[in-house]
Amino acid sequence: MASSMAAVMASQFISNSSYDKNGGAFSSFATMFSSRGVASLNNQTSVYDGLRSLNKMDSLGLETKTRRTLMQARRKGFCHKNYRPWGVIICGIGMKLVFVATEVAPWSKTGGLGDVLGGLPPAMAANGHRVMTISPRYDQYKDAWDTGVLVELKVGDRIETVRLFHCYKRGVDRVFVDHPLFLEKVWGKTGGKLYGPSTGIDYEENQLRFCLLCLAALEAPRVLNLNNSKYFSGLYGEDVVFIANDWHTALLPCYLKSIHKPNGIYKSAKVAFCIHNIAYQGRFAFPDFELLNLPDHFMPSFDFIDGYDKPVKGRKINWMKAGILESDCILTVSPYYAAELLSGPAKGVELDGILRKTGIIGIVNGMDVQEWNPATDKYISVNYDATTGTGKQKMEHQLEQLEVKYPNKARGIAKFNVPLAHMMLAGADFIIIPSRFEPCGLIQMQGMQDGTLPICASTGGLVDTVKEGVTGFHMGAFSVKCDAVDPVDAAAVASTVKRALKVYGTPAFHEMVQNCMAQDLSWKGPAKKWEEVLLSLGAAGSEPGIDGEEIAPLAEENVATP
Ligand SMILES: Nc1ncnc2c1ncn2[C@@H]1O[C@H](COP(=O)(O)OP(=O)(O)O[C@H]2O[C@H](CO)[C@@H](O)[C@H](O)[C@H]2O)[C@@H](O)[C@H]1O
Repeated sequence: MASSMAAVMASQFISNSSYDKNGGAFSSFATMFSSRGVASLNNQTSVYDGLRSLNKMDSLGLETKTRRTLMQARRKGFCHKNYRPWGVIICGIGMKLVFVATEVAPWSKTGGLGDVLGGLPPAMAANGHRVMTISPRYDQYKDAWDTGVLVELKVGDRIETVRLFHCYKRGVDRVFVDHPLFLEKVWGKTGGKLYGPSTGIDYEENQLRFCLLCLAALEAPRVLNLNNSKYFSGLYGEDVVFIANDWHTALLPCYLKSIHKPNGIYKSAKVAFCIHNIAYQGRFAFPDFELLNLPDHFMPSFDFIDGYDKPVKGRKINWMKAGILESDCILTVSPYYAAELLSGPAKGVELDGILRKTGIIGIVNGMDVQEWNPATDKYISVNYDATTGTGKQKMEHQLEQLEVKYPNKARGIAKFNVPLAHMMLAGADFIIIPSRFEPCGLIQMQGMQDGTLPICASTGGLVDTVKEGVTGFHMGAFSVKCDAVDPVDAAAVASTVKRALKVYGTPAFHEMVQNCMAQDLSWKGPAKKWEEVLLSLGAAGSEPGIDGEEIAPLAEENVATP
Protein backbone atom coordinates (compact mmCIF):
# COMPACT_ATOMS: atom_id res chain seq x y z
CA MET A 1 0.00 0.00 0.00
CA ALA A 2 1.03 3.54 -0.58
CA SER A 3 0.54 4.08 3.11
CA SER A 4 3.85 2.40 3.97
CA MET A 5 5.38 5.63 2.67
CA ALA A 6 5.13 7.33 6.03
CA ALA A 7 7.50 5.01 7.83
CA VAL A 8 10.06 5.02 5.04
CA MET A 9 10.06 8.78 4.63
CA ALA A 10 10.28 9.38 8.33
CA SER A 11 13.44 7.33 8.67
CA GLN A 12 15.15 9.54 6.08
CA PHE A 13 14.85 12.45 8.41
CA ILE A 14 16.20 10.84 11.54
CA SER A 15 19.68 12.23 10.90
CA ASN A 16 18.10 15.62 11.37
CA SER A 17 16.64 14.79 14.66
CA SER A 18 19.22 15.48 17.34
CA TYR A 19 17.63 18.10 19.49
CA ASP A 20 18.57 19.51 22.86
CA LYS A 21 17.01 22.85 23.67
CA ASN A 22 17.07 24.05 27.21
CA GLY A 23 15.24 25.16 26.68
CA GLY A 24 -20.66 35.20 46.55
CA ALA A 25 -21.07 36.75 43.61
CA PHE A 26 -23.94 38.86 42.39
CA SER A 27 -25.75 35.68 41.55
CA SER A 28 -25.60 32.74 43.89
CA PHE A 29 -25.62 30.37 40.96
CA ALA A 30 -23.14 29.64 38.23
CA THR A 31 -24.50 27.56 35.42
CA MET A 32 -22.13 26.42 32.70
CA PHE A 33 -23.32 24.28 29.90
CA SER A 34 -20.50 22.58 28.19
CA SER A 35 -21.37 20.24 27.15
CA ARG A 36 12.01 4.75 31.43
CA GLY A 37 17.34 1.50 31.67
CA VAL A 38 20.01 1.77 29.53
CA ALA A 39 22.75 0.34 31.70
CA SER A 40 26.04 1.81 30.68
CA LEU A 41 29.20 1.01 32.63
CA ASN A 42 32.17 3.22 33.18
CA ASN A 43 35.32 2.02 34.93
CA GLN A 44 33.55 1.51 38.24
CA THR A 45 32.57 -2.05 37.39
CA SER A 46 33.43 -3.32 40.85
CA VAL A 47 30.60 -1.22 42.25
CA TYR A 48 28.34 -2.47 39.52
CA ASP A 49 29.37 -6.06 40.33
CA GLY A 50 28.58 -5.27 43.93
CA LEU A 51 25.14 -4.19 42.94
CA ARG A 52 24.74 -7.31 40.85
CA SER A 53 25.59 -9.50 43.86
CA LEU A 54 23.18 -7.58 46.03
CA ASN A 55 20.31 -7.60 43.60
CA LYS A 56 18.85 -9.93 41.06
CA MET A 57 19.50 -8.07 37.81
CA ASP A 58 16.89 -7.81 35.13
CA SER A 59 17.47 -8.04 31.40
CA LEU A 60 18.52 -4.42 31.24
CA GLY A 61 21.12 -4.91 33.94
CA LEU A 62 19.35 -3.21 36.79
CA GLU A 63 17.22 -4.42 39.59
CA THR A 64 13.94 -2.58 39.67
CA LYS A 65 14.16 -1.58 43.30
CA THR A 66 17.63 -0.08 42.80
CA ARG A 67 16.35 1.99 39.94
CA ARG A 68 13.43 3.22 41.95
CA THR A 69 15.59 4.11 44.92
CA LEU A 70 17.87 6.22 42.74
CA MET A 71 14.92 7.84 41.05
CA GLN A 72 13.43 8.75 44.40
CA ALA A 73 16.75 10.11 45.63
CA ARG A 74 16.90 12.34 42.56
CA ARG A 75 13.39 13.52 43.12
CA LYS A 76 14.28 14.52 46.67
CA GLY A 77 17.28 16.39 45.32
CA PHE A 78 19.84 14.03 46.93
CA CYS A 79 21.52 13.45 43.58
CA HIS A 80 21.49 14.89 40.09
CA LYS A 81 20.99 12.97 36.87
CA ASN A 82 24.63 13.49 35.89
CA TYR A 83 25.82 12.15 39.24
CA ARG A 84 26.39 8.43 38.72
CA PRO A 85 27.48 7.13 42.10
CA TRP A 86 27.36 3.51 41.00
CA GLY A 87 28.70 3.98 37.49
CA VAL A 88 25.27 3.37 36.08
CA ILE A 89 23.32 5.67 33.84
CA ILE A 90 19.71 5.33 34.59
CA CYS A 91 17.42 6.75 32.02
CA GLY A 92 14.27 6.12 33.98
CA ILE A 93 11.70 3.56 34.99
CA GLY A 94 8.09 2.84 34.30
CA MET A 95 6.44 3.03 30.90
CA LYS A 96 6.84 5.17 27.82
CA LEU A 97 3.48 6.81 27.24
CA VAL A 98 2.43 8.78 24.19
CA PHE A 99 -0.87 10.66 24.51
CA VAL A 100 -2.39 11.86 21.23
CA ALA A 101 -5.25 14.35 21.02
CA THR A 102 -6.53 17.38 19.15
CA GLU A 103 -6.47 19.50 22.33
CA VAL A 104 -3.96 19.99 25.10
CA ALA A 105 -4.42 22.70 27.71
CA PRO A 106 -3.21 25.31 28.16
CA TRP A 107 -2.05 25.48 24.53
CA SER A 108 -5.38 24.46 23.03
CA LYS A 109 -8.72 23.85 24.66
CA THR A 110 -12.36 23.89 23.79
CA GLY A 111 -13.41 21.88 26.85
CA GLY A 112 -12.62 18.95 29.09
CA LEU A 113 -10.54 16.99 26.54
CA GLY A 114 -7.92 19.74 26.63
CA ASP A 115 -8.00 19.72 30.44
CA VAL A 116 -7.38 15.96 30.60
CA LEU A 117 -4.46 16.18 28.17
CA GLY A 118 -3.15 19.06 30.26
CA GLY A 119 -3.43 17.28 33.63
CA LEU A 120 -3.13 13.50 33.32
CA PRO A 121 0.26 13.40 31.52
CA PRO A 122 2.09 15.42 34.24
CA ALA A 123 0.53 13.14 36.87
CA MET A 124 1.82 10.06 35.01
CA ALA A 125 5.24 11.73 34.71
CA ALA A 126 5.18 12.45 38.45
CA ASN A 127 4.81 8.69 38.92
CA GLY A 128 8.07 8.07 37.07
CA HIS A 129 6.84 7.35 33.55
CA ARG A 130 8.30 8.95 30.43
CA VAL A 131 5.44 10.89 28.94
CA MET A 132 4.84 12.66 25.64
CA THR A 133 1.76 14.39 24.31
CA ILE A 134 1.23 15.02 20.61
CA SER A 135 -1.26 17.57 19.41
CA PRO A 136 -1.59 20.05 16.55
CA ARG A 137 0.30 23.37 16.53
CA TYR A 138 -2.63 25.69 16.14
CA ASP A 139 -0.66 28.81 16.96
CA GLN A 140 2.91 30.12 17.24
CA TYR A 141 3.34 28.92 20.80
CA LYS A 142 6.13 31.01 22.21
CA ASP A 143 7.39 28.29 24.57
CA ALA A 144 7.54 25.50 21.96
CA TRP A 145 10.75 25.31 19.88
CA ASP A 146 11.23 24.05 16.35
CA THR A 147 13.08 20.70 16.67
CA GLY A 148 14.06 20.94 13.00
CA VAL A 149 12.68 17.44 12.52
CA LEU A 150 10.61 17.02 9.37
CA VAL A 151 8.47 14.02 8.61
CA GLU A 152 6.83 13.26 5.27
CA LEU A 153 3.49 11.55 5.38
CA LYS A 154 1.08 10.29 2.78
CA VAL A 155 -2.25 11.88 3.51
CA GLY A 156 -5.07 11.45 1.04
CA ASP A 157 -3.45 11.51 -2.39
CA ARG A 158 -0.63 13.90 -1.39
CA ILE A 159 2.70 13.74 0.39
CA GLU A 160 2.61 16.26 3.22
CA THR A 161 5.58 17.49 5.25
CA VAL A 162 5.09 18.19 8.93
CA ARG A 163 7.55 19.87 11.28
CA LEU A 164 7.68 18.87 14.93
CA PHE A 165 7.84 21.50 17.66
CA HIS A 166 8.57 20.74 21.30
CA CYS A 167 8.67 22.02 24.82
CA TYR A 168 9.21 20.27 28.15
CA LYS A 169 6.81 21.23 30.90
CA ARG A 170 5.91 19.62 34.22
CA GLY A 171 7.89 16.48 33.31
CA VAL A 172 6.12 16.03 29.99
CA ASP A 173 7.44 16.29 26.43
CA ARG A 174 4.83 18.42 24.70
CA VAL A 175 5.12 17.81 20.95
CA PHE A 176 3.22 19.94 18.45
CA VAL A 177 2.60 18.94 14.85
CA ASP A 178 3.05 21.90 12.53
CA HIS A 179 1.23 21.92 9.23
CA PRO A 180 -0.88 24.54 7.41
CA LEU A 181 -3.94 22.33 7.93
CA PHE A 182 -3.72 23.28 11.60
CA LEU A 183 -2.03 26.66 12.02
CA GLU A 184 -3.31 28.45 8.95
CA LYS A 185 -6.86 27.52 9.80
CA VAL A 186 -6.89 28.38 13.46
CA TRP A 187 -4.28 30.97 14.49
CA GLY A 188 -5.36 30.68 18.07
CA LYS A 189 -5.32 28.41 21.04
CA THR A 190 -8.93 27.88 21.92
CA GLY A 191 -12.45 28.09 20.68
CA GLY A 192 -14.62 26.33 18.16
CA LYS A 193 -12.19 27.24 15.37
CA LEU A 194 -10.09 24.20 16.23
CA TYR A 195 -12.65 22.10 14.40
CA GLY A 196 -14.39 24.49 12.03
CA PRO A 197 -14.74 28.09 10.86
CA SER A 198 -17.48 28.63 13.42
CA THR A 199 -19.18 26.64 16.14
CA GLY A 200 -21.11 23.69 14.74
CA ILE A 201 -19.51 23.84 11.29
CA ASP A 202 -16.64 21.48 10.53
CA TYR A 203 -13.67 22.10 8.23
CA GLU A 204 -14.06 20.07 5.05
CA GLU A 205 -10.52 18.72 5.51
CA ASN A 206 -11.10 17.45 9.05
CA GLN A 207 -10.61 13.80 8.10
CA LEU A 208 -7.31 14.65 6.39
CA ARG A 209 -6.27 16.82 9.35
CA PHE A 210 -6.81 14.02 11.81
CA CYS A 211 -5.19 11.40 9.51
CA LEU A 212 -2.16 13.70 9.49
CA LEU A 213 -2.13 13.97 13.28
CA CYS A 214 -2.33 10.18 13.74
CA LEU A 215 0.42 9.51 11.18
CA ALA A 216 2.71 12.17 12.69
CA ALA A 217 2.07 10.85 16.20
CA LEU A 218 3.25 7.42 15.10
CA GLU A 219 6.58 8.90 13.90
CA ALA A 220 7.43 11.22 16.80
CA PRO A 221 8.59 8.58 19.35
CA ARG A 222 11.00 7.15 16.73
CA VAL A 223 12.44 10.40 15.37
CA LEU A 224 12.57 12.89 18.21
CA ASN A 225 15.75 12.89 20.27
CA LEU A 226 14.57 14.56 23.47
CA ASN A 227 16.97 15.39 26.28
CA ASN A 228 15.30 17.90 28.57
CA SER A 229 14.26 15.48 31.28
CA LYS A 230 16.37 14.85 34.38
CA TYR A 231 15.52 11.17 34.14
CA PHE A 232 15.25 10.25 30.47
CA SER A 233 17.06 10.99 27.24
CA GLY A 234 17.13 10.07 23.58
CA LEU A 235 14.39 8.61 21.47
CA TYR A 236 11.32 7.12 23.10
CA GLY A 237 11.76 4.21 20.71
CA GLU A 238 9.20 1.58 19.84
CA ASP A 239 8.18 0.00 23.15
CA VAL A 240 5.57 2.61 23.83
CA VAL A 241 1.93 2.72 24.81
CA PHE A 242 -0.13 5.15 22.75
CA ILE A 243 -3.18 6.69 24.36
CA ALA A 244 -5.56 7.91 21.65
CA ASN A 245 -8.36 10.24 22.67
CA ASP A 246 -11.77 10.55 21.06
CA TRP A 247 -12.67 9.98 17.43
CA HIS A 248 -10.07 12.35 15.96
CA THR A 249 -7.30 9.91 16.90
CA ALA A 250 -9.19 6.68 16.20
CA LEU A 251 -7.08 5.97 13.09
CA LEU A 252 -3.87 5.67 15.10
CA PRO A 253 -4.28 1.90 15.85
CA CYS A 254 -5.26 1.33 12.21
CA TYR A 255 -2.10 2.99 10.83
CA LEU A 256 0.00 1.24 13.50
CA LYS A 257 -1.30 -2.09 12.19
CA SER A 258 -1.24 -1.25 8.48
CA ILE A 259 2.02 0.74 8.18
CA HIS A 260 4.34 -0.09 11.06
CA LYS A 261 3.70 -3.57 12.45
CA PRO A 262 4.00 -5.30 9.01
CA ASN A 263 7.46 -3.70 8.72
CA GLY A 264 8.54 -5.00 12.12
CA ILE A 265 8.18 -1.58 13.74
CA TYR A 266 6.40 -1.03 17.07
CA LYS A 267 6.16 -4.82 17.49
CA SER A 268 5.18 -4.63 21.16
CA ALA A 269 3.56 -1.19 21.13
CA LYS A 270 -0.04 -1.01 22.37
CA VAL A 271 -2.91 1.42 21.94
CA ALA A 272 -5.40 2.46 24.59
CA PHE A 273 -8.39 4.38 23.26
CA CYS A 274 -10.16 6.77 25.61
CA ILE A 275 -13.72 7.99 24.97
CA HIS A 276 -14.35 11.45 26.41
CA ASN A 277 -17.64 11.96 24.65
CA ILE A 278 -19.34 9.30 22.56
CA ALA A 279 -21.73 11.83 21.08
CA TYR A 280 -19.02 12.75 18.55
CA GLN A 281 -18.00 9.68 16.55
CA GLY A 282 -16.71 10.91 13.21
CA ARG A 283 -19.40 9.52 10.93
CA PHE A 284 -18.78 10.20 7.22
CA ALA A 285 -19.98 9.04 3.83
CA PHE A 286 -18.76 5.50 3.03
CA PRO A 287 -16.72 6.48 -0.07
CA ASP A 288 -14.54 8.60 2.24
CA PHE A 289 -12.85 5.34 3.30
CA GLU A 290 -10.67 5.83 0.19
CA LEU A 291 -9.25 9.03 1.70
CA LEU A 292 -7.82 7.16 4.66
CA ASN A 293 -5.22 5.06 2.74
CA LEU A 294 -6.06 1.94 4.68
CA PRO A 295 -6.14 -1.63 3.30
CA ASP A 296 -9.61 -2.93 2.47
CA HIS A 297 -9.56 -5.45 5.30
CA PHE A 298 -10.14 -2.52 7.71
CA MET A 299 -13.48 -1.73 6.05
CA PRO A 300 -15.61 -3.86 8.40
CA SER A 301 -14.24 -1.96 11.41
CA PHE A 302 -15.44 1.32 9.91
CA ASP A 303 -18.69 0.07 8.38
CA PHE A 304 -21.68 1.71 10.01
CA ILE A 305 -25.35 2.35 9.38
CA ASP A 306 -27.07 5.24 11.14
CA GLY A 307 -30.21 4.36 13.06
CA TYR A 308 -29.93 1.33 15.29
CA ASP A 309 -33.51 0.18 15.31
CA LYS A 310 -34.55 1.86 12.10
CA PRO A 311 -31.52 1.76 9.83
CA VAL A 312 -31.16 4.81 7.65
CA LYS A 313 -30.42 4.23 3.99
CA GLY A 314 -26.80 4.54 2.99
CA ARG A 315 -23.64 3.12 4.57
CA LYS A 316 -21.22 5.29 6.46
CA ILE A 317 -17.78 5.03 7.96
CA ASN A 318 -17.50 5.54 11.69
CA TRP A 319 -14.02 6.50 12.97
CA MET A 320 -14.81 5.86 16.63
CA LYS A 321 -16.14 2.39 15.88
CA ALA A 322 -12.84 1.55 14.17
CA GLY A 323 -10.85 3.05 17.05
CA ILE A 324 -12.75 0.89 19.51
CA LEU A 325 -12.34 -2.30 17.47
CA GLU A 326 -8.67 -1.81 16.52
CA SER A 327 -7.28 -0.68 19.91
CA ASP A 328 -5.93 -2.93 22.66
CA CYS A 329 -8.16 -1.55 25.37
CA ILE A 330 -10.98 0.98 25.70
CA LEU A 331 -11.33 3.43 28.55
CA THR A 332 -13.71 6.20 29.39
CA VAL A 333 -13.75 8.96 31.97
CA SER A 334 -15.98 7.52 34.72
CA PRO A 335 -17.29 4.08 35.79
CA TYR A 336 -20.93 5.20 35.71
CA TYR A 337 -20.57 6.55 32.17
CA ALA A 338 -18.91 3.24 31.18
CA ALA A 339 -22.01 1.41 32.44
CA GLU A 340 -24.30 3.86 30.65
CA LEU A 341 -22.43 3.33 27.37
CA LEU A 342 -23.12 -0.40 27.62
CA SER A 343 -26.75 0.06 28.63
CA GLY A 344 -28.30 0.58 25.18
CA PRO A 345 -28.34 2.60 21.98
CA ALA A 346 -29.56 5.84 23.59
CA LYS A 347 -26.66 6.28 26.01
CA GLY A 348 -24.22 4.21 23.97
CA VAL A 349 -25.15 6.29 20.91
CA GLU A 350 -25.42 3.16 18.75
CA LEU A 351 -21.95 1.87 19.66
CA ASP A 352 -23.19 0.02 22.75
CA GLY A 353 -23.18 -3.35 20.95
CA ILE A 354 -19.54 -2.89 19.88
CA LEU A 355 -18.55 -1.80 23.38
CA ARG A 356 -20.27 -4.82 24.93
CA LYS A 357 -17.97 -6.96 22.76
CA THR A 358 -14.74 -5.14 23.57
CA GLY A 359 -15.50 -4.10 27.14
CA ILE A 360 -14.74 -0.68 28.55
CA ILE A 361 -13.04 0.56 31.73
CA GLY A 362 -14.16 3.75 33.48
CA ILE A 363 -11.72 5.90 35.46
CA VAL A 364 -12.92 9.20 36.90
CA ASN A 365 -10.92 12.18 35.70
CA GLY A 366 -8.82 14.22 38.05
CA MET A 367 -8.55 17.95 37.80
CA ASP A 368 -5.72 20.42 37.75
CA VAL A 369 -5.63 21.39 41.42
CA GLN A 370 -2.90 23.94 40.72
CA GLU A 371 -4.88 25.87 38.14
CA TRP A 372 -8.07 25.52 40.16
CA ASN A 373 -6.88 26.51 43.60
CA PRO A 374 -8.85 29.33 45.24
CA ALA A 375 -5.89 30.10 47.52
CA THR A 376 -3.65 31.00 44.58
CA ASP A 377 -6.01 31.46 41.61
CA LYS A 378 -4.67 34.40 39.55
CA TYR A 379 -8.04 35.13 38.02
CA ILE A 380 -9.85 35.97 41.26
CA SER A 381 -9.30 39.15 43.22
CA VAL A 382 -9.80 37.67 46.70
CA ASN A 383 -8.02 34.39 47.32
CA TYR A 384 -9.36 32.03 49.95
CA ASP A 385 -9.13 28.49 51.34
CA ALA A 386 -11.33 26.14 53.37
CA THR A 387 -10.83 28.22 56.51
CA THR A 388 -11.96 31.46 54.79
CA GLY A 389 -14.88 29.72 52.51
CA THR A 390 -17.57 32.61 53.58
CA GLY A 391 -18.16 35.92 51.88
CA LYS A 392 -17.98 39.44 53.31
CA GLN A 393 -20.97 40.41 55.43
CA LYS A 394 -21.59 43.60 53.52
CA MET A 395 -21.60 41.78 50.21
CA GLU A 396 -23.87 39.08 51.58
CA HIS A 397 -26.31 41.78 52.59
CA GLN A 398 -26.09 43.36 49.13
CA LEU A 399 -26.80 39.96 47.66
CA GLU A 400 -29.91 39.55 49.74
CA GLN A 401 -31.02 43.02 48.72
CA LEU A 402 -30.40 42.27 45.04
CA GLU A 403 -32.74 39.31 45.26
CA VAL A 404 -35.43 41.45 46.84
CA LYS A 405 -34.95 44.32 44.42
CA TYR A 406 -34.59 42.34 41.20
CA PRO A 407 -36.56 39.13 41.58
CA ASN A 408 -36.07 36.53 38.87
CA LYS A 409 -33.17 38.45 37.33
CA ALA A 410 -30.02 36.76 36.19
CA ARG A 411 -27.17 37.31 33.77
CA GLY A 412 -26.28 34.91 31.02
CA ILE A 413 -22.92 35.12 29.30
CA ALA A 414 -22.42 32.71 26.45
CA LYS A 415 -18.70 33.21 25.92
CA PHE A 416 -15.65 31.03 26.37
CA ASN A 417 -13.89 33.08 28.97
CA VAL A 418 -11.38 31.29 31.22
CA PRO A 419 -10.92 34.10 33.79
CA LEU A 420 -14.69 34.51 34.04
CA ALA A 421 -15.14 30.75 34.49
CA HIS A 422 -12.68 30.88 37.40
CA MET A 423 -14.37 33.93 38.88
CA MET A 424 -17.85 32.43 38.61
CA LEU A 425 -16.85 29.18 40.28
CA ALA A 426 -14.93 30.95 43.02
CA GLY A 427 -17.70 33.47 43.62
CA ALA A 428 -20.81 31.32 43.42
CA ASP A 429 -22.40 29.24 46.16
CA PHE A 430 -23.98 26.67 43.85
CA ILE A 431 -23.34 25.46 40.34
CA ILE A 432 -26.29 23.95 38.50
CA ILE A 433 -25.32 21.18 36.07
CA PRO A 434 -28.48 19.90 34.36
CA SER A 435 -26.67 17.57 31.91
CA ARG A 436 -28.60 15.06 29.85
CA PHE A 437 -25.36 13.05 29.80
CA GLU A 438 -21.96 13.82 31.25
CA PRO A 439 -19.06 11.39 30.62
CA CYS A 440 -17.19 12.71 33.63
CA GLY A 441 -17.60 16.44 33.94
CA LEU A 442 -14.91 18.75 35.26
CA ILE A 443 -16.92 21.82 36.20
CA GLN A 444 -18.52 20.07 39.18
CA MET A 445 -15.01 19.16 40.39
CA GLN A 446 -13.73 22.67 39.78
CA GLY A 447 -16.76 23.92 41.68
CA MET A 448 -16.19 21.57 44.62
CA GLN A 449 -12.49 22.55 44.72
CA ASP A 450 -13.63 26.14 45.07
CA GLY A 451 -16.27 25.28 47.70
CA THR A 452 -19.17 25.75 45.28
CA LEU A 453 -21.82 23.07 45.71
CA PRO A 454 -22.96 21.24 42.55
CA ILE A 455 -26.67 20.78 41.94
CA CYS A 456 -26.43 18.18 39.24
CA ALA A 457 -28.21 15.67 37.05
CA SER A 458 -27.64 12.05 38.06
CA THR A 459 -25.73 10.86 35.04
CA GLY A 460 -22.22 9.71 34.10
CA GLY A 461 -19.34 11.03 36.14
CA LEU A 462 -21.63 13.31 38.11
CA VAL A 463 -22.92 10.19 39.89
CA ASP A 464 -19.36 9.07 40.62
CA THR A 465 -18.10 12.43 41.87
CA VAL A 466 -20.99 14.20 43.67
CA LYS A 467 -22.45 12.64 46.83
CA GLU A 468 -26.03 13.61 47.60
CA GLY A 469 -26.24 15.69 50.77
CA VAL A 470 -22.50 15.40 51.34
CA THR A 471 -20.86 17.29 48.50
CA GLY A 472 -23.88 18.39 46.47
CA PHE A 473 -27.44 17.77 45.37
CA HIS A 474 -28.76 15.32 42.78
CA MET A 475 -31.71 16.07 40.50
CA GLY A 476 -32.18 12.58 39.02
CA ALA A 477 -31.52 11.46 35.46
CA PHE A 478 -32.96 13.51 32.59
CA SER A 479 -34.39 12.56 29.27
CA VAL A 480 -31.65 12.20 26.65
CA LYS A 481 -33.95 13.46 23.91
CA CYS A 482 -32.55 16.83 22.92
CA ASP A 483 -35.47 18.13 20.84
CA ALA A 484 -37.66 19.15 23.78
CA VAL A 485 -37.42 19.81 27.49
CA ASP A 486 -39.42 17.30 29.50
CA PRO A 487 -41.56 19.21 32.06
CA VAL A 488 -40.77 16.48 34.58
CA ASP A 489 -37.09 17.31 34.19
CA ALA A 490 -37.76 21.04 34.58
CA ALA A 491 -39.70 20.33 37.78
CA ALA A 492 -36.81 18.24 39.09
CA VAL A 493 -34.41 21.15 38.53
CA ALA A 494 -36.75 23.54 40.37
CA SER A 495 -37.42 21.26 43.31
CA THR A 496 -33.73 20.37 43.79
CA VAL A 497 -32.70 24.03 43.64
CA LYS A 498 -35.34 24.81 46.28
CA ARG A 499 -34.02 21.95 48.39
CA ALA A 500 -30.49 23.32 48.09
CA LEU A 501 -31.64 26.85 48.96
CA LYS A 502 -33.20 25.60 52.18
CA VAL A 503 -29.78 24.32 53.22
CA TYR A 504 -28.04 27.56 52.23
CA GLY A 505 -26.47 29.33 55.21
CA THR A 506 -27.15 26.48 57.65
CA PRO A 507 -24.42 24.51 59.48
CA ALA A 508 -25.16 21.66 57.04
CA PHE A 509 -24.32 23.96 54.12
CA HIS A 510 -21.00 24.93 55.68
CA GLU A 511 -20.23 21.28 56.35
CA MET A 512 -20.92 20.44 52.71
CA VAL A 513 -18.60 23.23 51.58
CA GLN A 514 -15.90 21.86 53.87
CA ASN A 515 -16.50 18.32 52.55
CA CYS A 516 -16.08 19.57 48.99
CA MET A 517 -12.87 21.45 49.64
CA ALA A 518 -11.32 18.66 51.73
CA GLN A 519 -11.42 16.19 48.83
CA ASP A 520 -8.32 15.21 46.86
CA LEU A 521 -9.63 15.81 43.36
CA SER A 522 -6.17 15.85 41.81
CA TRP A 523 -4.91 13.49 39.12
CA LYS A 524 -2.89 11.50 41.69
CA GLY A 525 -5.50 8.78 42.32
CA PRO A 526 -6.72 8.52 38.71
CA ALA A 527 -3.10 8.37 37.47
CA LYS A 528 -2.48 5.21 39.56
CA LYS A 529 -5.58 3.61 38.05
CA TRP A 530 -4.45 4.58 34.55
CA GLU A 531 -1.04 3.05 35.32
CA GLU A 532 -2.64 -0.25 36.28
CA VAL A 533 -4.62 -0.45 33.05
CA LEU A 534 -1.75 0.61 30.78
CA LEU A 535 0.69 -1.82 32.48
CA SER A 536 -1.75 -4.67 31.88
CA LEU A 537 -1.34 -4.14 28.12
CA GLY A 538 2.15 -5.65 28.40
CA ALA A 539 4.19 -3.40 26.09
CA ALA A 540 7.83 -4.55 26.23
CA GLY A 541 9.86 -2.86 28.97
CA SER A 542 6.80 -1.61 30.82
CA GLU A 543 7.26 -1.45 34.55
CA PRO A 544 5.33 0.10 37.40
CA GLY A 545 6.29 3.65 38.25
CA ILE A 546 6.85 5.10 41.67
CA ASP A 547 4.54 6.91 44.05
CA GLY A 548 4.95 10.46 42.85
CA GLU A 549 5.25 12.78 45.81
CA GLU A 550 3.69 15.72 44.11
CA ILE A 551 2.88 17.01 40.73
CA ALA A 552 5.66 19.20 39.44
CA PRO A 553 5.12 22.90 39.97
CA LEU A 554 3.13 24.79 37.43
CA ALA A 555 5.39 25.99 34.65
CA GLU A 556 6.22 29.67 34.98
CA GLU A 557 5.37 30.38 31.38
CA ASN A 558 2.26 28.35 31.01
CA VAL A 559 -0.04 29.88 28.47
CA ALA A 560 1.72 30.27 25.18
CA THR A 561 0.56 32.55 22.43
CA PRO A 562 2.43 35.25 20.53
N1 LIG B 1 -17.79 29.44 29.10
C1 LIG B 1 -16.64 28.93 29.45
N2 LIG B 1 -15.52 29.69 29.46
C2 LIG B 1 -14.33 29.17 29.84
N3 LIG B 1 -14.15 27.90 30.23
C3 LIG B 1 -15.24 27.11 30.22
C4 LIG B 1 -16.53 27.57 29.84
N4 LIG B 1 -17.41 26.55 29.95
C5 LIG B 1 -16.71 25.50 30.38
N5 LIG B 1 -15.41 25.84 30.55
C6 LIG B 1 -14.32 24.96 30.97
O1 LIG B 1 -14.25 23.89 30.01
C7 LIG B 1 -14.07 22.66 30.69
C8 LIG B 1 -15.34 21.81 30.49
O2 LIG B 1 -15.06 20.51 30.82
P1 LIG B 1 -16.16 19.38 31.09
O3 LIG B 1 -15.43 18.14 31.50
O4 LIG B 1 -17.10 19.85 32.12
O5 LIG B 1 -16.99 19.22 29.75
P2 LIG B 1 -16.67 18.84 28.20
O6 LIG B 1 -17.96 18.49 27.63
O7 LIG B 1 -15.93 19.93 27.55
O8 LIG B 1 -15.72 17.57 28.23
C9 LIG B 1 -15.86 16.18 27.79
O9 LIG B 1 -14.60 15.56 28.15
C10 LIG B 1 -14.32 15.72 29.53
C11 LIG B 1 -12.91 15.15 29.75
O10 LIG B 1 -12.90 13.75 29.74
C12 LIG B 1 -15.38 15.05 30.40
O11 LIG B 1 -15.10 15.38 31.76
C13 LIG B 1 -16.76 15.59 30.02
O12 LIG B 1 -17.76 14.90 30.74
C14 LIG B 1 -16.96 15.43 28.52
O13 LIG B 1 -18.23 15.94 28.12
C15 LIG B 1 -13.82 23.00 32.16
O14 LIG B 1 -12.43 23.20 32.39
C16 LIG B 1 -14.57 24.34 32.33
O15 LIG B 1 -14.07 25.16 33.35
